[in-house]
Amino acid sequence: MNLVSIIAKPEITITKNPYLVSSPLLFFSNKTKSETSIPRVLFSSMSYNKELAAAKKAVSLAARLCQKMQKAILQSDVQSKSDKSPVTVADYGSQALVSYALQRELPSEQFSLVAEEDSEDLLKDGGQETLERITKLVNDILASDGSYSDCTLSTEDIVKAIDCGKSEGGSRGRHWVLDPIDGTKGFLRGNQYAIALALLDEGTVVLGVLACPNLPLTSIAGGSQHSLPGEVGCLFFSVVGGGTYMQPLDSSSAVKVQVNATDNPEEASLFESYEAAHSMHDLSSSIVKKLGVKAPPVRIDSQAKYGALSRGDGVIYLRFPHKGYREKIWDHAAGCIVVSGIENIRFAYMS
Ligand SMILES: Nc1ncnc2c1ncn2[C@@H]1O[C@H](COP(=O)(O)O)[C@@H](OP(=O)(O)O)[C@H]1O
Ligand SMILES: [Mg+2]
Ligand SMILES: [Mg+2]
Ligand SMILES: [Mg+2]
Repeated sequence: MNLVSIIAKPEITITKNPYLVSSPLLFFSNKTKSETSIPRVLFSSMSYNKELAAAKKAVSLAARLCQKMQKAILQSDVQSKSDKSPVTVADYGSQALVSYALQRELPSEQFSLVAEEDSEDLLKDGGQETLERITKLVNDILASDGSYSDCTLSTEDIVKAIDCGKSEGGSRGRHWVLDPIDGTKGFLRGNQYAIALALLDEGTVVLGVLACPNLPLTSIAGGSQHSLPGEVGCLFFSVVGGGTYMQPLDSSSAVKVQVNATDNPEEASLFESYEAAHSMHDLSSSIVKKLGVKAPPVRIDSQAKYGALSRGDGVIYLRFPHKGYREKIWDHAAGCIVVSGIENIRFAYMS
């Protein structure tokens, strides 16, 4: 068996509601009996050069904001959403920055963004102070970068930029898909998180950029997330048909990545969410048992798992949501193409 990586639900279909609708898939790096080829013939990577440059700039600015905030987060910067999940000033700031930067970088294109956050809670009584803090944070990042120095954003501009993310998407035309901080719980713990941005074209993910500010540049195989200062911060990107690359967040020298080529299931280490409630599933346990995996799992938050999988730090990523939970496209779109975009990778449906 030439097992390389397994991912549950990476096939993104955008519907009126931004949920994933697909059956689980297996990824194999080498030919297997049940392989199917990737339907990437319709799109050329050359068509997305300026979108890729804009996406990389937008997520890099957002990563800078998140790095600054992770060190200085206050209790008052964290709120609870209606589903009890956390949201912070950094989630809002990151979404505002990505939305604003994409529109500035691609002024002639029609802009549609499907993103996780909205301004509803910021506009309620008591939200003004938080909104002002986000506005200052975004302006500080833009000023220190020297980008778009022609304007300082107002609180209204920030609300507008965040709420551009209310697009319903759809299978026609182009839509950006953004998770401004994926793994907010990891972000708050000081652990892994990602800024995840993808582009859908006619319902297909054609481009993905994944900034992982705390991911070491070297392998985390064996579960080690520790590294010396200066060695963390990865930017993964992939354009359909063009392979997957990784570069340090603070440099532009990219290297092509390749998945782990092990064919020994005993060594096939598994990525798991740090949050046990997101990952522990009877089906995962029985697959791992049947494969005879002996390698210890690597437990990290967020789509950093897809980045680490794409460069071979581990071999398997299973994600079977518990009953009643519906996956959202922003939790997988960018990570999905970072793995599926790798050249010579093969797909196989799990039976
Ligand atoms: N019960 C659940 N099952 C699966 N995913 C869940 C979940 N509850 C929340 N999530 C999603 O899991 C994401 C984090 O992924 P991971 O578990 O890989 O770190 C969260 O993204 P946000 O942090 O952007 O809200 C959230 O959308
Ligand atoms: Mg969230
Ligand atoms: Mg998320
Ligand atoms: Mg998020």
